[in-house]
Amino acid sequence: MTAIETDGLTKRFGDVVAVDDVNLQVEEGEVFGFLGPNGAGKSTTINMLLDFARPTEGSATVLGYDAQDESEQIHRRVGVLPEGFDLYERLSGRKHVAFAMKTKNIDGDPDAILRRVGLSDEDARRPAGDYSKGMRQRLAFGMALVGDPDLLIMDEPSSGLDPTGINEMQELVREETERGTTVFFSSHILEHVEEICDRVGIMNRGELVAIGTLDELHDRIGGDATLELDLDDVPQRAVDDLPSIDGVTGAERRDGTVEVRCAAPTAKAEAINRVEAAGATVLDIRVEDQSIDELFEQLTGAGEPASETADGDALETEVTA
Ligand SMILES: Nc1ncnc2c1ncn2[C@@H]1O[C@H](COP(=O)(O)OP(=O)(O)OP(=O)(O)O)[C@@H](O)[C@H]1O
Repeated sequence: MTAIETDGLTKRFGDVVAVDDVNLQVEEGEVFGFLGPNGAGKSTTINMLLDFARPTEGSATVLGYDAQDESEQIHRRVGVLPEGFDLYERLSGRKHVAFAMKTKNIDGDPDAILRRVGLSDEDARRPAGDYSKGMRQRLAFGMALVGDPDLLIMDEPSSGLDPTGINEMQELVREETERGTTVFFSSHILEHVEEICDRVGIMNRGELVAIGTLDELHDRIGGDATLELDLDDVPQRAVDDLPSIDGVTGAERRDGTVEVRCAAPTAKAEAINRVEAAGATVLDIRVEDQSIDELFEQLTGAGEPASETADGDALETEVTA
């Protein structure tokens, strides 16, 4: 069974198309990273999955239940860690979890859940107002785990956490997935999800512009690599000649080094041959693959003004075809 499935899911707020015809499938047991820059439509999608917002068009199922007609069943089996969750400063961690249990009509030991997320019995007795940012996140995570959900939906769980907090959050997610829980979590920072995700979906301006494993996305986008050759001498004619090789998209000379941009892996060997044929001796070779951050920037046009859509549109067609 698919844990989450959307079919043409669309949400408009007046003229703003927050979510635009999104078709998404998340399999059971999967850790799925839902990525995109601010305003991409991630929270709105999540809100529609949980029936906190109604789609303008399209539909969604969660754990096989219709998101609109069977939201009660969904809420019983899904744990949610909302973006910017609120805690009651004066209530203890234990009371928070007890409250979540009561809401879900579940008996159990709040302390056991808090221990599961790394909060001691002593922490459990302290008011949440005294908690550090990481502890607050753990508490919210614990509340989401009440009732042993089959699916955890987390909206920007790593926002505001320091690197240690992010690692801890990733560890908690890993532990839950080992129990078989499906995890769907959003982030605008690729680095926060790439370590633990089986697959990612990338949203941009309301559209799902890419979906797959990070390796698949790399492959589909072509993943340029830069070949850096340290040479004893850099013959200009060799540099000028390199772009004529199939799969080489550019070459540049920097002191004793030539940088060759290769779109095809096979182009690298030919580039080395050509340089040597021009009389240079290759002293050292380095290859830098396109970083995953560059890939993300390419897919989302991160940092570009909202009006510049042309490049993004071209790429969307390419990667979602
Ligand atoms: N209730 C609303 N009324 C009007 N516009 C809205 C509403 N909710 C969201 N939007 C708009 O819809 C678009 C998508 O917003 P959304 O919050 O889903 O993005 P996001 O990817 O979750 O962003 P962030 O990472 O900043 O939380 C944005 O342009 C936002 O301004």
